Amino acid sequence: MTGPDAPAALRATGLGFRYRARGGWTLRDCEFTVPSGRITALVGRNGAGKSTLLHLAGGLLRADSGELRVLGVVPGTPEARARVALFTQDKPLYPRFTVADTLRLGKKLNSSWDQAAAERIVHEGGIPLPARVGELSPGQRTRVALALALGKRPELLLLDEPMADLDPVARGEVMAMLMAEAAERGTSIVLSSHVLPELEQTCDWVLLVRDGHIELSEDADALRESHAVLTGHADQVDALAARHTLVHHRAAGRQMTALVRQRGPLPGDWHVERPRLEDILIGYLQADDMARPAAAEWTEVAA
Ligand SMILES: Nc1ncnc2c1ncn2[C@@H]1O[C@H](COP(=O)(O)OP(=O)(O)OP(=O)(O)O)[C@@H](O)[C@H]1O
Repeated sequence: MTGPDAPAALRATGLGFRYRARGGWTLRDCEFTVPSGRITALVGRNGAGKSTLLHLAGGLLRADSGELRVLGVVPGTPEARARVALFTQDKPLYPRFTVADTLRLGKKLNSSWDQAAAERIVHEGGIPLPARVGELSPGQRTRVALALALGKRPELLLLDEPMADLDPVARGEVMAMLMAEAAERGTSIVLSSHVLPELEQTCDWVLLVRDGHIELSEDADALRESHAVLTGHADQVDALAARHTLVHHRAAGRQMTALVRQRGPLPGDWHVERPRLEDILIGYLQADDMARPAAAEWTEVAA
C-alpha cells in the first residue's frame, strides 16, 4: 500500500543494537520515520552503523532495545519477508548454480516472483543465463543479486552499497532501474552509498547515521531549502552561530565558508549560495571530524 495512509517504510523508536563480541552499542536511541514510496539515501562515515541498520530492517539481526518496524510489521516475520527484499554487500549466492538456476530458486521461494523483470536485469548486463555464478565478476554477481531482489517485487527494497562493484555505465543503468521501480510501482527503496553525487538526482529522503545515532531523517528538498553555504569575514562567525545552526565551517585566513541550517533571515554581509544535497551531506559528515578529538587527544583519552 502506498499513499498518505500507508504505514511508514521504516519506523524506529529507541532502537538499539550491540554485537555480542564487541560489547558497546553499535546503534543507540535511534528515532526516525522514513515514509513509504521514497527513495532514501542512507549515508554515514565508515562504521557509523548503516549495514547494521539494514540488517535489522531485513530481519537478519534483532534489536536489543526499542523497536523497528518495516511497512508496519516486525522485521524477519513471514509477512515482512514476503514484502521486503534485502541486498547485502556479501551477496550470498550459490557459486555452483547457473544464473538460470538462481532465478529458478527465486521463483520457487517467492509467490510474487516476476521472471521477466529478473531476466531483463541480467540480460541488460550481458550475462548469459547458463553462466555459473562462481565464474562471474563481482559486478556481474551484483546484477544477479539485484535481479533476485527486484524479481521478488518487494514493497520495500533495502540495498547495502549496491553500486560498489559496478562500472560507471552499469551504475547509471541500475540507478535508472531503481527510479523506474519507485515511480511505476511505488516501491520504497533505502539505499546506502558513499557515492554522494549519484544520490543527488535519485533520492528524495535522507537518513544520516553518525556514530550509531540518527542525525537526519528528512525530505531532501526540505534539506536543500533550509541550508545555505555562506562565505564572508571570519569575525562574524559568533553572531552567525548565535542565530543559526552552524553545521560545518572552514576558515582560510580571514575568510570563512560555513554550511548553516537557517533559523530565520540571513544577515546581509555574507555571500549566500544554495547548496546541493551533496554539499549538505558532506558538511554533516565533516562535522563528525569537528566533534571527534584530534589524534593526540585520542591517545590521551585512551591512556
Ligand atoms: N559482525 C560484527 N561483529 C562485531 N562488530 C561488528 C560486526 N559488524 C559490524 N560491526 C561493527 O559495528 C559498527 C558498525 O558497522 P557497520 O558495518 O554497520 O557500519 P557501516 O556504516 O555500514 O560502515 P561502512 O560504511 O564501512 O560499510 C562498526 O564499528 C563495526 O566494526
